[in-house]
Amino acid sequence: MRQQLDMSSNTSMDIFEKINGHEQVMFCNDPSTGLQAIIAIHNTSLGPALGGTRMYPYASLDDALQDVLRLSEGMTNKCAAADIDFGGGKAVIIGDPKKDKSPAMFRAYGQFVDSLNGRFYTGTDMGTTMEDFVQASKETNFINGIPEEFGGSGDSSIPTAQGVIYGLKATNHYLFGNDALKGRTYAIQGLGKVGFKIADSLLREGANLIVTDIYPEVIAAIEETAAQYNTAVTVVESNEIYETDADIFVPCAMGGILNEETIPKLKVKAVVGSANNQLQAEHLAKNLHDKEILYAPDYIVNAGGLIQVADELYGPNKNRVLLKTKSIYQAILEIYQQAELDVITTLEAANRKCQQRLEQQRHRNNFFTRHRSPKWTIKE
Ligand SMILES: NC(=O)C1=CN([C@@H]2O[C@H](COP(=O)(O)OP(=O)(O)OC[C@H]3O[C@@H](n4cnc5c(N)ncnc54)[C@H](O)[C@@H]3O)[C@@H](O)[C@H]2O)C=CC1
Ligand SMILES: O=C(O)CCC(=O)C(=O)O
Repeated sequence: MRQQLDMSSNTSMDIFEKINGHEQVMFCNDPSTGLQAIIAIHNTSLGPALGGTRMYPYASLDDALQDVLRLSEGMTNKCAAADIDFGGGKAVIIGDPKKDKSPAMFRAYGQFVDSLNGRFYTGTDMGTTMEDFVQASKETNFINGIPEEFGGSGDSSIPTAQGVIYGLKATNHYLFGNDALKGRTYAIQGLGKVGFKIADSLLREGANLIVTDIYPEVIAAIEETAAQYNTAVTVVESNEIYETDADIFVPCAMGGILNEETIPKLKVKAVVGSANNQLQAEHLAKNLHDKEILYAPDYIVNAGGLIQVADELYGPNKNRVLLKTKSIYQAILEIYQQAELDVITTLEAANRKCQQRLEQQRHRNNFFTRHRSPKWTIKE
């Protein structure tokens, strides 16, 4: 008879409580390169797990674990809502992307990804770049979003930013009766791979921008870009971005930025951004709703990158990616309309949409075992 696991120690109890709802969590440790990473596979009902890898200087292991668990769960919803046959997964590398990275670290990481044998596909996220994954792809095929010259589909932050622009147009349509980006004011938090591209598109369209980032060099770069369009941006400190007099808040950095402290400060009419897990907790969608702030569910509006990397695994096709990314406009509008009709939050409307798809296929995906037979034939 199987021995019962001793759960008397708090640590083991905690860990299984924490990862409850996830299929698998893998801790990766490579002291020779300093790699400490966590890969979380939330749900593979729809297909192998797919999701980027974030590098961030987490204050504690708990913070890193919490982030990766929420991010991977978000990917399950994102795939389900976008009708993509992949599951939810994500990874985090603990460290400062400006100081702690090395090619060797990403090669070591690639080996860990490879050991999952296709259960998890990954590429860039916050703090990681295509170059990092060129290194990782020397060790594994389960990498996406590397440059086209190496056979990848290229920078996934391009379709992510395009998708957010479609989301912004849909939001303007719903709120103001037309799509025009011009003349409205957008407060952008984070000018990285996605945020900078959104800012550039908005400036090109004649929008007004209030921006913040923690790195002075990206602030200088956006000021230079604005000057090229004969305009200027307003720069504010990190914590001032919540109280600006903008029409729409566009979070493009960390998650959890919509919380009990920040929501009361918001003066905007809508929140539409690329950041994953913008709400610190799901119930906060109601706080936004009560303040009549329209919230574009993050996993709907930021699905452009996922659309591109998932497409790559079927053989990349830029037109197909563009068409599907465009459909974010309609998806967002329908969610706003459904929420209004049913008097629920926009997050509830989005969650219902993915639950319906997941419930149709509530079993573990057999993608990995389909073509294999056991090595040993054991007679009963
Ligand atoms: N790269 C992609 O295609 C996708 C990204 N996302 C999400 O979008 C967000 C941004 O991703 P990337 O642009 O790839 O990351 P990135 O690392 O390229 O850029 C993030 C930027 O945010 C800034 N930042 C960090 N903390 C900040 C703070 N407190 N205040 C102001 N700025 C701050 C950083 O300095 C950096 O410039 C993340 O939440 C990511 O998970 C979602 C879908 C796809
Ligand atoms: O954008 C990517 O490269 C993959 C998808 C992803 O990780 C995300 O949507 O957060």
